[in-house]
Amino acid sequence: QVCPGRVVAIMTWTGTNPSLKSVLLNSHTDVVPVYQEQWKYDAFAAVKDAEGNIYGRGTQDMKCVTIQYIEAIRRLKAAGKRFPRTIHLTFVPDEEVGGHKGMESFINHPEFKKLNVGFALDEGLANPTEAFTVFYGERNPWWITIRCPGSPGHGSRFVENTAAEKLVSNCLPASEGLSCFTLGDVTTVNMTMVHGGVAYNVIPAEMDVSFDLRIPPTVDLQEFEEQIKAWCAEAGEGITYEFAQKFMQQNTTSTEDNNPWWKAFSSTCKALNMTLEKEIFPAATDSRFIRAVGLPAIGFSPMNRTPILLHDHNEFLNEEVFLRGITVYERLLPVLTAVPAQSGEE
Ligand SMILES: CSCC[C@H](NC=O)C(=O)O
Ligand SMILES: [Zn+2]
Ligand SMILES: [Zn+2]
Repeated sequence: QVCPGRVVAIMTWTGTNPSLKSVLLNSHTDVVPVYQEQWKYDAFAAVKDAEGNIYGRGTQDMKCVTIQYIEAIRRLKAAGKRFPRTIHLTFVPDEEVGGHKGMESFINHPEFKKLNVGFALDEGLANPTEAFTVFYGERNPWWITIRCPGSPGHGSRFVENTAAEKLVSNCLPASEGLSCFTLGDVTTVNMTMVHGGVAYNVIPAEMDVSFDLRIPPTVDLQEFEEQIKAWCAEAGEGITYEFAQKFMQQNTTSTEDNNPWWKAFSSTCKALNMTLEKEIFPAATDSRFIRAVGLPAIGFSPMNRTPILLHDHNEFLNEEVFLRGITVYERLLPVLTAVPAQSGEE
């Protein structure tokens, strides 16, 4: 229990050389809610249609991967295999709501240190093409509320310096699609909440606007916050802001061929004729907490030829893609657990 009522389950397959650093297969157990009326089938019944598409909340995010890890290990164990490095499976809560009572708490817990992790796999995203996407870093989530105070007054009057005019000038939209970038390469800003006002004819003394910002690891975060400050100052007097999420770590995982973990991962995929596309994860997963403590982590969900439907209505995964994913882990695990001892290991 890493927080009251928040449990992390751990399963371990001990290696033949347990003093070596382990391979961590992490998955989160929670899912996001559904709008059932928008679904073709019961979102929690795992209905398979005639094309073999299995519908259900979590089929892509990321129960598919959880089951693939377990099934791959079951097959390897049934075949009598043993590998040098230990494998730990962790099942963590609360990823969908930010991971603070899940992986973020677990990563600082003595039980995590005891796992002696050397390399981690966690979720990625589907790829609609033949290729598979792998994620070596993530954008930083910043959730910010900007408070705009203003002069109150009667709704029938010309009032200067109102909260609403500041709110509007803070929100002037500027967006441009640049096709040479992936989503993980650019900063996005979405206005997600607006609060304020008490009556039609009362000019409010304050209005608030909230934004979901996602910032790639290449952006200087200090500079970016200065920019936010400057925008607030420009928009009018007395504007303040407050963060509800402000992740500041920008570690990425090496995808150079001289990195033994990446080499093991990528060479196995190559042997399986899989094309990999390396990207920065556009949203936030538990991998960011793993990378923040300096450990390498790759975000990977073996779902090619699949539209990205996580958090969407009618989330599905085709059974062929799902089953092939098991064999991908069956091939990956023997190689990752046989990465030779690095300096600093026994
Ligand atoms: C800021 S923590 C939020 C984490 C959440 N993760 C999955 O969707 C996300 O919105 O990316
Ligand atoms: Zn997820
Ligand atoms: Zn999710």
